[in-house]
Amino acid sequence: MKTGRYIGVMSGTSLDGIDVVLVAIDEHTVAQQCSYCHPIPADAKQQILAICQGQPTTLSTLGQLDTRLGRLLGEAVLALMAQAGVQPRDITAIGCHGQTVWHEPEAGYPCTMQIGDNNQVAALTGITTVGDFRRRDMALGGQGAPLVPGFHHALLSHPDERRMVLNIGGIANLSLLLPGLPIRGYDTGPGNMLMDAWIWRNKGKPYDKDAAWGLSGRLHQGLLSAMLSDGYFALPAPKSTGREHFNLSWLNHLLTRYPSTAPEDVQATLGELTAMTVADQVLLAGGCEHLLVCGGGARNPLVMARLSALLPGIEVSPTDKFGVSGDDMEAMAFAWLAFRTLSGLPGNLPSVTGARAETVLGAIYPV
Ligand SMILES: Nc1ncnc2c1ncn2[C@@H]1O[C@H](COP(=O)(O)OP(=O)(O)OP(=O)(O)O)[C@@H](O)[C@H]1O
Ligand SMILES: CC(=O)N[C@H]1[C@@H]2OC[C@@H](O2)[C@@H](O)[C@@H]1O[C@H](C)C(=O)O
Repeated sequence: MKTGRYIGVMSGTSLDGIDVVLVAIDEHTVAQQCSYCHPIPADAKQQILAICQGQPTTLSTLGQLDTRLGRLLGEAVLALMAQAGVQPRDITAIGCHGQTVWHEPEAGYPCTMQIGDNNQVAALTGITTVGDFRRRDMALGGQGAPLVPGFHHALLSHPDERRMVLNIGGIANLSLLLPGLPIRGYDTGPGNMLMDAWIWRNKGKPYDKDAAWGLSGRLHQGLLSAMLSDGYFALPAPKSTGREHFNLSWLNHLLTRYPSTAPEDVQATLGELTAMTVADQVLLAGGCEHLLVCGGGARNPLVMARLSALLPGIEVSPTDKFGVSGDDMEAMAFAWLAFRTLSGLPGNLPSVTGARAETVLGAIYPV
């Protein structure tokens, strides 16, 4: 097994920054040693958002953004290494997810696209880089996402307790770690993404810090019902989604039915949507003892309070309470996936993604 120190890099759907983490991996543990969040320049963020929402672009724009993000991801790794005081020779490999700009697992020719050229990352850092983690699973008929449930299982499962792990990023995804049953996991729908987009549109803020604005609004039951009627929520797993589906146009379209809704009420209703779509899935899967929450949404008091209220008898708590940093979870997962790739171990779970078989994931960019 290729045990050693790895760097994991994740730039998620929220586009709030590039998460980088240094971990030491051996056969049984993944120990976090240092973490860092690298800023994404505002113009790059706008370009990514435009592509993610299907706005017209050119191959030149996409190609240049791929190179620019590759350099940015490499710079993020170098910044973490400076902070941790480590050299390239200390690191076995980087696991770099890249930036998802398109995810269409149900297309005629299913596709998922992560940009941020890993050749740039390897060249800039002098460290072997593993990337392109999703497409081999898709080539075997899987969704290509989510990939973290295996990592959640490795770190947070319990032999006798029913546990579920919820990541509330731009999209929210739930991992079901139930004793005696195969691991399952899927995207429940929007996490923070619509709340972020709505406050950006109305107040020019990137997110609703501590849900201050959402908590000042009231739930709009009609709007919530309209949102909940979206077909995605009732789809059986395996399933995964993204900005291609849940975006500001989706929300604006529903709002045409309720044009006089106060903006803060829309925000409150979006928080409820995130909590309710998760809670429905937790209950549908038979409930659990612990719902462990990671991702930035674990800091949203509106969503967390509503989750607790909708799930009486279930302890809802941050993964930090169970020894794993909720902010670093995804970046750690990609370090772990790189370790599995270099060790020749499968990284996907057919019970999660629906792929025909387990497989080693990713492409290796050696130095
Ligand atoms: N104090 C806070 N109050 C409310 N929301 C918060 C707070 N801190 C972070 N968030 C939310 O968390 C988001 C960032 O979450 P995270 O970093 O998990 O996203 P991500 O990595 O893009 O996720 P993913 O890849 O899972 O979609 C922010 O955009 C914001 O909506
Ligand atoms: C296509 C894509 O990038 N999907 C992300 C996204 O962000 C959260 C959710 O949607 C999840 O399915 C996935 O990321 C995590 C890391 C995963 O693959 O498990």
